[in-house]
Amino acid sequence: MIQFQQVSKSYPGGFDAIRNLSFEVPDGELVFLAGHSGAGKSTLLKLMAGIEKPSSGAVLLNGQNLARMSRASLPFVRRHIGLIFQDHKILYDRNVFDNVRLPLDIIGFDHAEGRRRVLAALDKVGLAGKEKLNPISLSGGEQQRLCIARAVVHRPSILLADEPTANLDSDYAHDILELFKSFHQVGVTILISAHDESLMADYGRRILRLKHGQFCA
Ligand SMILES: Nc1ncnc2c1ncn2[C@@H]1O[C@H](COP(=O)(O)OP(=O)(O)OP(=O)(O)O)[C@@H](O)[C@H]1O
Repeated sequence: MIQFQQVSKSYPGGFDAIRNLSFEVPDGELVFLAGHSGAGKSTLLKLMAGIEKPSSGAVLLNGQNLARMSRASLPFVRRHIGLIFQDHKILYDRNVFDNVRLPLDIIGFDHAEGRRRVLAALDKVGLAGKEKLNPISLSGGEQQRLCIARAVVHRPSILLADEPTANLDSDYAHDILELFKSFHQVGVTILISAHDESLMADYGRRILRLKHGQFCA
């Protein structure tokens, strides 16, 4: 369960990106986050992942207040979270396989089991057979799939995706959303942000709409 309790976030300079938000996302739910550019979608996802701290209020993961956690325990919490952010952070000096393997290396995963996981993740996102390629040779959509494989390779229970369909044509965007749906079907809690609400309409899921840092109808 993810809980926001009267959360506000001001960035230096006094700009309020998120204003007094309270909501809950139960385990296993798929939720969309809609809103104009600058509405606060990325900020909300960063607060959820513990990357940003609230200026006031509390963000709780399974009852634990992220802001109160020690620096040492935050990485353990993050292991339950898969992140797909707008700045891909793909490493172009490594091949596709090594990019996806990265989170497992950080955790210190067993080599053989790690290899199996990476190949399974690449297969899941439709990149089987491309593991030895340099990511630069992948299309934009394939690079997005690479990021998704990297986000799910450690089998997180929560997946946070910031505009994963940005810059993709609508057919490809639907393919990506279908991929998220398949993770949702195996019990992963998922939040997906997008400014194009028409993409979300077909999925019949809860849509949180942000406008200038607050929820709107
Ligand atoms: N690190 C930061 N420092 C200062 N201001 C920031 C920072 N990050 C975001 N902001 C500001 O907070 C507001 C919300 O930004 P945020 O990135 O959360 O919105 P968004 O809805 O994700 O927008 P977009 O769809 O364009 O990515 C914006 O006005 C932005 O300029």
